Amino acid sequence: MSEQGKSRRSGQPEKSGQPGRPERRNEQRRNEQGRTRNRGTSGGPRQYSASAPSQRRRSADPPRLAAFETLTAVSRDDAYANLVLPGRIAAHRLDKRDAGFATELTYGALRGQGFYDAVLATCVDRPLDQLDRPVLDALRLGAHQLLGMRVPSHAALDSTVSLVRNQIGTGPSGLVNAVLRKVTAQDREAWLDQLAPVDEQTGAASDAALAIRHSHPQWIIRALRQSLANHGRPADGRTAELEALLEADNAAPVVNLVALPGLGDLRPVLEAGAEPGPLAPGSALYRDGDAGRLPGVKEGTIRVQDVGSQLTARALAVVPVGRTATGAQGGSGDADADAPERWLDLCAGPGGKAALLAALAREQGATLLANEPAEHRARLVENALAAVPGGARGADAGSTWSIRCGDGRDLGTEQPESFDRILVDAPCTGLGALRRRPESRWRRQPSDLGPLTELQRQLLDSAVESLKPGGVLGYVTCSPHPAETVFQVQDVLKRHAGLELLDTTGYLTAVAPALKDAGSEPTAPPADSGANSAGNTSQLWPHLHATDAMFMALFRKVES
Ligand SMILES: C[S@@+](CC[C@H](N)C(=O)[O-])C[C@H]1O[C@@H](n2cnc3c(N)ncnc32)[C@H](O)[C@@H]1O
Repeated sequence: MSEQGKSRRSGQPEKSGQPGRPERRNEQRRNEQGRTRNRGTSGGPRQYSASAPSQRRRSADPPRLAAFETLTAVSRDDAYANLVLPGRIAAHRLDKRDAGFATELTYGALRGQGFYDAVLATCVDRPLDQLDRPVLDALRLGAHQLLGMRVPSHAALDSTVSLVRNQIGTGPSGLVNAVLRKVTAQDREAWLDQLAPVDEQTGAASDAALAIRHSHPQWIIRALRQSLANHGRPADGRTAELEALLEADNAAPVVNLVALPGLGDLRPVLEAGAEPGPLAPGSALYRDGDAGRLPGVKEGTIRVQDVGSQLTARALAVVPVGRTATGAQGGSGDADADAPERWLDLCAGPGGKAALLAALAREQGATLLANEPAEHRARLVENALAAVPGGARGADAGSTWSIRCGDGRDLGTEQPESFDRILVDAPCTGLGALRRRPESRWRRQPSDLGPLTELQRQLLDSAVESLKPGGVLGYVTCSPHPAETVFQVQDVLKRHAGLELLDTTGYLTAVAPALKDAGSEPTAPPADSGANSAGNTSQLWPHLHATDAMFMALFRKVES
């Protein structure tokens, strides 16, 4: 945020830059508004008194109101912050700077909830779950401004109390004022030392302390630690690496863009301030605000998509299929050798990978069926694919793309041995995309794993049935959880003897040579580990690759 933005938001006087009278006129006006109490005669920085901050501003400040409305939608309606916030920013007509402030406030308060709740719990005279939800939401916003942003304390207090007074009522504003004053008693580091101490000798922290320090539920910390360990990350650096991963989950991700191959043009996007993406071909990084305004984004030929996702779709498209690849009989190597390849995206909604696959299929003379069971998500897939010519939702199988709205578990029996390439981008816990979905770490529960892994298993079985001999299957999750990744791979190989695990990292590096650079390789269980049959899988990480923690395993069906 600019200095100017800070001073406007904090109520600090803006420097007029004018000598003499105009400065005094401004001061006079501020005095009339009662805003310059306790200002020293020296002309130094203005100090607010500790009393009655709610008197100072009666209306809620629009960026903070947008953040508050988003947090209440998340806690009251189980909404997703990334879907609600843009609408609130538009409704309050926030300019770029205020939109940035609202975004940091919303996402930071949600991500940091574990730490902020631990602080608030020591400052409130009752369990936090006995507070009205909107009051707790406002306290979290106040705590984030005080402990996680460089908003001056008086401005954070004043504006949060005004917001509560304006949106909830005068009574709660008193409570919020009292609690946030207690929060200001210490800075962030002092709170962390009090609530989440580390061993002074070793620097090690318990899981409980890590959970507060890095604001993650403990079960997720344990799962991430196990995943790093399974991937043979150096034992002595494991805690440091775990902390680097937890920190990466808390950093705002840079917007990743992809130009649909053969359709999108990155040049105007680069001219508008984006940088070429270092990992994926045809990709860019955009750090400068609303990517929706960039050329090509509205038309859908330039799309916002995590680089890890881009790479999985591209890797699936380059694996050789058919008899030439395996010597297998049937499939695209036989009678229909000249027929266009048929590709299937079994779990396509909302359509990110499907759009890239459809563009690649169009270039390679193949066709894509995008499947999604939820009608509203099937409509999102249709919107995502609209930029790729030659397809339609109800088009026949010979069109570049078509959409099926149905359960992917039925396709194996409905269309056996029908597809040359299948992507199973399975429903998962999403533990690899915590930086993008700030509320999800608090919503997910360990009990979600059972039903999700069973669904993943059934979808994989269906995909294997639908795959032609010689065909290629890509299994992808945006989770590094062992139960959703390497254990699924081991299980599917046990259930389907005709399936062969391919060198996934080899295909990923074929489309992204920078992954070969030292320190940039995707991770995998080492050959001598208990998970060795998953040794040819690939895991990307936010702290190593600046991508979501995407997992990929590529298989070929060598026989039915
Ligand atoms: C991880 S998301 C896929 C993301 C998508 N591939 C993309 O890149 O935008 C998983 C999708 O699987 C869908 N799904 C859930 N149950 C399914 C089922 N039984 N068959 C097929 N898809 C299913 C969900 O609705 C969700 O849209």
